[in-house]
Amino acid sequence: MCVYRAHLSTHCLAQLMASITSHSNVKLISAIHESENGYHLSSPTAVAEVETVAKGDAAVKEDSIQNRNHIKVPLIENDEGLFLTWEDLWVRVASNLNEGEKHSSDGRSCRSILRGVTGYAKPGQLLAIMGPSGCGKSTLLDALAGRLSSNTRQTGDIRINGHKQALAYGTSAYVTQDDTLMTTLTVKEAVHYSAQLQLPESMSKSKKKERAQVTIREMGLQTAMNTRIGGWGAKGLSGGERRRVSICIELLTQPKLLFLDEPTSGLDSAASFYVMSRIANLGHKSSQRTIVASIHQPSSEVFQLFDNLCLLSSGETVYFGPASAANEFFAASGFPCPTLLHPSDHFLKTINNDFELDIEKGVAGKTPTEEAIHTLMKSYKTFESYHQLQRQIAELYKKDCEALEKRSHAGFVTQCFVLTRRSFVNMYRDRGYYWLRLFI
Ligand SMILES: Nc1ncnc2c1ncn2[C@@H]1O[C@H](COP(=O)(O)OP(=O)(O)OP(=O)(O)O)[C@@H](O)[C@H]1O
Repeated sequence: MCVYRAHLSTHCLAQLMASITSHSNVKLISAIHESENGYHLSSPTAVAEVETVAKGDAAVKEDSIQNRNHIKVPLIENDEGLFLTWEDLWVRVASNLNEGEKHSSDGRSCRSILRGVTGYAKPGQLLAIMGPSGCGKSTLLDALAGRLSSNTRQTGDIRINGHKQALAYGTSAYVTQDDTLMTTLTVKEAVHYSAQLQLPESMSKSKKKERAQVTIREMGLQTAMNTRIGGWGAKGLSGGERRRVSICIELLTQPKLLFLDEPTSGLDSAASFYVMSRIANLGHKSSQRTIVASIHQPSSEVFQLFDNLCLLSSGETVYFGPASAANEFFAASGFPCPTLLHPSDHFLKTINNDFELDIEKGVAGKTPTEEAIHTLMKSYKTFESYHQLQRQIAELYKKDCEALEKRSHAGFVTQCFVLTRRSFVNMYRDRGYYWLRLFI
């Protein structure tokens, strides 16, 4: 199976679609273009991806990149996926009085973690949320996933497919920063037990097993299937493999929307790239998943996997738009990336005000970070990506889709049975736990 990605004009796109209908073994998996009036115009900027399952289909792509004419194709091509938008999102937390705090309407002091952020995530795309530590990346993910803690207050508009609706069970998954896996189980067992718990009662055992195996393969874990996860005192999987098992378990329900909080934390650059490319693949494949991931410091290879980038500083948006245009934005705002410095490092260095004094000392005579952030935010309002964002949100609000269908999971009796069995396996294998208890 191959995936081709090409920049096409709209006419070429139409030709490509026509060619595809005559090839049963070729499938268009995405065709994306953002233009002024919501339609593809005659510019070579549409991006099409086709997936082929046999050889000799490159001709389809080659044939279709010839002419550049004019045709109308709706901006929102994929009705299957999940479009997530958020507008003027604020998250406040009650706290003791400190610098920058305000009193809320009920008289208690509060601190703003997110300050009016706006953005969107589309099917088949990977949105990366970046920013210095403590800027609100995890809070944004939590707010979007509806998992904010009880001491926070959220205002703003979050919409799914243009509607204000809660994320139904099975439509989204959240991979947390820490892996919470049973160290005594093998990869296969961990995924299989989770499949039995998460998938509906109506699904047959063999189908659940098949789903588990497909998901294991999807995350590239087939060679480690029979390896114990391992942990303290017993070496098992590598850090990257453990991350992939956590993601694999969350993918069992085939969610349309996937949130990942720091999927590469604690991994070296090679492992980070491997994990991120697997994640990016999940979106770009025919499944057309919407993926939102917060990430600390991506390598240049990882950065290239991002479709869109949301850059936060102290809870405010510094930049939201195509990851490929961020460098141009910084240069246009007066902060060009120095040669030999990776753009993502440059972005984070420019907007990190945690070490304001050091930065002022180190880069004497240059703009202080606070001022740089202010300049970037002001400049962003005049940048094309900002207008594109507004247009996208307006377009997505008009989207008329049915409410999300809630999926079911295993019934109470099945859950009890699976959990008891899993516990026995765990206790039996955990020598300290089992034998020590027996002795006591
Ligand atoms: N429930 C909460 N109660 C109090 N403060 C909170 C709460 N949630 C987040 N914060 C504060 O909000 C700020 C942003 O936190 P958040 O975890 O979103 O940052 P982050 O960008 O994900 O950081 P990191 O990259 O280090 O994980 C932090 O200063 C944190 O202490």
